[in-house]
Amino acid sequence: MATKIKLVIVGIGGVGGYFGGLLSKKYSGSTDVEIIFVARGAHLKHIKENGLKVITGKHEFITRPDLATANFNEIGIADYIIICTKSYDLAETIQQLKPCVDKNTILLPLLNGVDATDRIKEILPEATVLKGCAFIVSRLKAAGVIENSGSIQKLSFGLDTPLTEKIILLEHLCLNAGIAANCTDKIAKAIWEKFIFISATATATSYFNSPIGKVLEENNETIIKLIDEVKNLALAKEISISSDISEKTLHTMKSMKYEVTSSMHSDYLNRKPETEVESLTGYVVHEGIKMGIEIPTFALLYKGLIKA
Ligand SMILES: NC(=O)C1=CN([C@@H]2O[C@H](COP(=O)(O)OP(=O)(O)OC[C@H]3O[C@@H](n4cnc5c(N)ncnc54)[C@H](OP(=O)(O)O)[C@@H]3O)[C@@H](O)[C@H]2O)C=CC1
Ligand SMILES: CC(C)(CO)C(=O)C(=O)O
Repeated sequence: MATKIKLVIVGIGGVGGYFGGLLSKKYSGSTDVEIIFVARGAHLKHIKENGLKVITGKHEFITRPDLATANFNEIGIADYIIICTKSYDLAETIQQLKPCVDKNTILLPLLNGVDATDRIKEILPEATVLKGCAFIVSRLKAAGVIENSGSIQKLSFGLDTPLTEKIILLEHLCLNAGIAANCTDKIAKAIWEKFIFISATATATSYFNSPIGKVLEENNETIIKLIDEVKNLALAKEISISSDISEKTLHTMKSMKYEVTSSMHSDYLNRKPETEVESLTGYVVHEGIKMGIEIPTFALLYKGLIKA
């Protein structure tokens, strides 16, 4: 590893802005870790001119990374790249990242869904690509401003094989920056348990065009069916999930503030040209059909969502 660790965060939105913001606050300007943000448009201009503001409840801070850029050729070979784009931007972003990756680079996708790692490996077969997921409710509020509104801000990442020292070092870097990070050699469980929660939540909030509290009030049965269907898919794939995952997932949903919604629903509300419906809803439908799992509720809501 080069003497100065190069840590790149790509996609400085709700997730990348919060975790990247903490990493930048801790390490930018230091002698041991260089922090690089990859952003674009008015958001990048604002970060370059004024820094990135991160708001959590009554607290806020402004941080300036060592480099903020839209130009991947300016970065050089990175030690770590944390990818925080939406799934529909992933393929193009990974192509752009090629000049920053060699066989020693570790990539950590924090996208919701269970297929990002395989999609990255198809484009970069030589790189070490971890699996990861974020537990946070955070949004890009305005150019240069990230606001996280939930009570949980944590990360899980790792592999399903033994971890190297360099992977464990990433956990230390996060922990030292005040990020509640957990690195494990049994990551499939965490990824799939998050997926059971988010695929049901994103699908239902988007389909019913309602925040989580209202969906639970008015469409509780649909939520229970969605959770069961994606849970059965996980079991068919022989993922070792908790035996009480349905109850745990419902409990997590009920513990969220009434007005919270999924970032996929936010994309529908903001009339974004694309959403994560393929990775969060379509994935369950297509894999369910492939594996002979009954997924009638996902299939019905997916049909409605792709027409929307
Ligand atoms: N927000 C949340 O609370 C949570 C989100 N997630 C998941 O995390 C992932 C990220 O979500 P979120 O942070 O909400 O997304 P955002 O849309 O807030 O942020 C993504 C950012 O990435 C930028 N981006 C995309 N491609 C590139 C590129 N090639 N170069 C530079 N910038 C790029 C986008 O820019 P532009 O706007 O210009 O397109 C945008 O600013 C998603 O998979 C989501 O489902 C997981 C847990 C919680
Ligand atoms: C937890 C939740 C619903 C918070 O925003 C999320 O993961 C998402 O929006 O994708």
